[in-house]
Amino acid sequence: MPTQYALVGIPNCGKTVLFNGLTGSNAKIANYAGVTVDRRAGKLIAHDDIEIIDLPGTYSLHSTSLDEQVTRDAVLGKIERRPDGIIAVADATNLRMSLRMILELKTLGLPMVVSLNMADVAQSRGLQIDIKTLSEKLGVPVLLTAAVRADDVKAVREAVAQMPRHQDNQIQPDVIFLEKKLGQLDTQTLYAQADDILQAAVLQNMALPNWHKKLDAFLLHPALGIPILLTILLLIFQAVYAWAEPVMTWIEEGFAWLGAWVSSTLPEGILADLLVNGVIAGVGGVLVFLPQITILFAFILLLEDSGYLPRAAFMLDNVLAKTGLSGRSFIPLLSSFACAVPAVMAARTINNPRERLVTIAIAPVLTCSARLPVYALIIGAIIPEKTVWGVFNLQGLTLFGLYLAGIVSAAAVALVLKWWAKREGNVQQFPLLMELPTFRIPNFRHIARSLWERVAAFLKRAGTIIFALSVILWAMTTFPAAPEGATGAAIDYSLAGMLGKAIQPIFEPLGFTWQMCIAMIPGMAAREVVVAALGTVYAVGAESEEAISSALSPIVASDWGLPTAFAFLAWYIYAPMCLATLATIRRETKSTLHTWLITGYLFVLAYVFAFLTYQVTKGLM
Ligand SMILES: Nc1nc2c(ncn2[C@@H]2O[C@H](COP(=O)(O)OP(=O)(O)OP(=O)(O)O)[C@@H](O)[C@H]2O)c(=O)[nH]1
Ligand SMILES: [Mg+2]
Repeated sequence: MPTQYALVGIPNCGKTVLFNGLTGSNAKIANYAGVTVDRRAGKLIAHDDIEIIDLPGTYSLHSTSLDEQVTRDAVLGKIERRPDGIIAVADATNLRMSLRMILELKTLGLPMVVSLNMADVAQSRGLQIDIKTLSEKLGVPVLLTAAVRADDVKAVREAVAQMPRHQDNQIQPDVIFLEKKLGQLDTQTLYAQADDILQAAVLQNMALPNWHKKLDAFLLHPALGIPILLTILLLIFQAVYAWAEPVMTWIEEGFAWLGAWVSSTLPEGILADLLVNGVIAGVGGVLVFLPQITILFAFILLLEDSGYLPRAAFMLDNVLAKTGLSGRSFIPLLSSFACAVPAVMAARTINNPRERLVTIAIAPVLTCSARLPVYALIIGAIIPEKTVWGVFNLQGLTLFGLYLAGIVSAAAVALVLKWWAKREGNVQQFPLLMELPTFRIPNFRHIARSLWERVAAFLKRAGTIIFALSVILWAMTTFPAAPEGATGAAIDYSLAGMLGKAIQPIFEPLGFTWQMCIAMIPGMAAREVVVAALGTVYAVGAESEEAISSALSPIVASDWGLPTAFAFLAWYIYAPMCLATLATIRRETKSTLHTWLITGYLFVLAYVFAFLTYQVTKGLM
C-alpha cells in the first residue's frame, strides 16, 4: 500500500501549485479561494511508493460547505484510509489564519511538515520571519517556499521523502474520538496561540505596496467599479473577433486547399467523398474556431491569476443579492463561461443549499466556450463585418449581446426561483464574507501551460469525438444510396435525410431546416459538434462537385435566412443539449428529479425563445 500524505491549508495558499510540482500533474490553479473542490491524488516524482493528495482549501476543520467537508473527511480518514502524514501549506502573506489552521491540524496527531508558501510575495512586501523559531514553536519542520520555484518544490519533495512511511499494521485512531477532540478546540485560544507564535517569530511585518492600494481604490470604486468590469468584458469580446480573424482565414484556406488537394489526388469515389465531405468538412469546420477559443481562454486565465475575479464577485454581491444569490455564486457562474461542468462542481463552495441548487440550475444558461463556434458561425454568416460608433466591431458587439442575453436570462431564472422560494418562506440571505487575495502579476508560465492544456483538449476532441461523429454522420448521409432513376438529391434518400425529415416537424415552428435537426443529434455529445455536423451534412448534400470543406458560412447565409439563423442563436442560448453537463448535475445534486426539472426548464425556454425569435423576425421582414 502506498504511503499517502495530504496537502492541507487555507484557501488560495498554493497547495495545488505545490501538488502539480510534486507530482507532475496539471490540476487547475487560480488566484481565488475555492479553486480545488475535490480530492485529487498523484504519485510523488521519483518516489513511486508515495502518494500526494491535493484537497480543497479550508480555514478550519469545522466544515460548513461541501468542499470543506471533503477536506475534513479526507484527513479524518472517512473517505478512504487516513493519510500517513500532512503537508501543511501556509500562506506567508496571511500568517495568522494559516497558523491557526496548522494548530488545529496538529490535533490530528499525524506526522507533519509545513511549507510556508508565497515566500517570494511576502518577502517583496517586507516580511521578515525567523524560520527556526517558528519551527520550534510549532514543533514541526518548516520550509520557506515559493511553490512557483522549482528548487523550492524539490526541497519540499526531499522533506516529504523523510517523513515516516505507511505501515500496514499501523493502528488507526477512532474517528469519533478525533472528532470530539476537534470539537473541543476553542477558536479564541487557537488565535491567542497563533498570536504568541507570531510575536516570537515575525521580525518585521509586511505592508501592501502603494500601487496595490491605488489599484484597489480604482477597481473597487463605488461608481466606476462596475463600468470598469463591463469595459474589461467588452474589450475581451472585441479581441476575440479582431485578433482571431487573420488566423481563422489561414485555417479556412488551409482546409479548403486540403479538400481540393484530396479531391484532385484521389480517384472520385467513396473514399474521396468520406475524406472531403466527412472528415475535412466536419473537423475543419470546428477547428476554424480554435483561434477565438484560445483568445477567450487566455483572457479568462489572465483574469483568474491576477486576483481581479474575487473583486468582481465582491462588487456584484449586491446585484446578485437581488436575485436571491450572493457573491459566492459569482465564481462558479463565471466558470460556466468556460464550461458548465466545472461550474456545477464549483457550486460545492456555496454552503446554503438553496443558493447552491439555484446556481447549478442557472449555470448551463451562461454561454460556455463550446457554444462559441455555433455563435461565431452564424454571426459570421449573417452579421456584416463593419465598425459601429467608430470603434466597435459589429460582430464582436453581437457576440457580447449574446453573452449578455445568457446573463440576463440566468438572472431572470434566479429571480423567479427566489420569488418561488419566498412563497414557501424559504429564502435566507447571508452577507458575503470573503477574503480578497492580493493582486499578483500573473504567472505567465502557468498561464501558458494551462492555455496549452485547454487548446490540446480542444484539438484532442476534434481528433477523436468530432472526427468519429463526422464519419458516422457522413455514413448516415451517404447510405442508403439514391435508387436508380431518383429525381431528388441523394441525401434525401439517406438514413440521415429520412431521420432529419422525421424530426423536423417538431422544429418546424422555429424555422429549423431538417439539416439542422440532424446536426443537433451528434451535437448532444458536445455543443461544438453541431458545427462539424452541419459541415458534413451540407458538404454531402452539396449540388456541385467541388469540395465546400470548411466554408460553411456562405451556405448558412444563403440557405437559412435571417429568421432561422436568429432562432438558432436563441435556441443555443438555452439548449440543454450537453450530456456531460446533465450527468454532472445529476452527480452533484444526487437528485434525478432536479436533473429532469433543470433539463425541462432549459428545453422549454429554448423552444419558446427560438419560436418567438423566428416568428417575430419573420413578421418584421
Ligand atoms: N508568487 C507566488 N504565487 C503563488 C505561489 N504559490 C501559488 N501561487 C499563486 O497563488 C494562486 C493560488 O494557487 P493555488 O495552487 O490555486 O492555491 P490553492 O491553495 O490550491 O487554492 P484552493 O484550491 O482554492 O484552496 C495562484 O494564482 C498561483 O499562481 C508562490 O509561492 N508564489
Ligand atoms: Mg487548489
